Amino acid sequence: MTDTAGPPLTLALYQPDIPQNCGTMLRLCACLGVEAALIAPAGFPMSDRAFRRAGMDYLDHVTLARHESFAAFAAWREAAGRRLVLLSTKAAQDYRDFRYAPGDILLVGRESSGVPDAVRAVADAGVRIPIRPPLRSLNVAVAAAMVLGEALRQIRDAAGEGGEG
Ligand SMILES: C[S@@+](CC[C@H](N)C(=O)[O-])C[C@H]1O[C@@H](n2cnc3c(N)ncnc32)[C@H](O)[C@@H]1O
Repeated sequence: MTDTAGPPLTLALYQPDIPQNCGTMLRLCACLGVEAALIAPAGFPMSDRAFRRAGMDYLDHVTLARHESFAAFAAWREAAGRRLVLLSTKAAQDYRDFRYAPGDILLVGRESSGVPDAVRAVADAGVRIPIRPPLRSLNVAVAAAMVLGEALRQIRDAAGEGGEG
């Protein structure tokens, strides 16, 4: 369930390192009606069983796809014809200036090293949340929440679903 028309957004996690961040983002997806994609390898076991053992009680409420490699993920998204929007501290475009659309896939990098250049090269767009120098980056789950919030707001406004009530 989302409050936007059209296919849902997807939040894709590139080789996540830290299980707590992954859990936070899966919970975010569950609550916002956004699909999740996990791109292996991760720094922790990604099975349903492992998530449940770690107390991830939102698992039943999130649509979750696991991809064994970035190549597998790239093939899946190409077949689906969906745009890939990379969240990156190195992107030129301010995340508030990008026009998001239903079905977009928002990709976050791994906590330790972001994404390699080969992944950056196949993204359709890159967006950056401006932060104060000399600080380097936000927590990945915080960055995901900010950009998802903006994307959902834009899509809702474009569908004319805003207003009071
Ligand atoms: C902790 S950061 C990675 C830092 C890593 N050293 C790097 O150079 O990319 C993890 C992920 O969070 C997201 N992120 C963090 N801060 C961001 C920002 N200011 N703008 C856009 N994405 C951000 C990106 O997807 C990034 O790959």
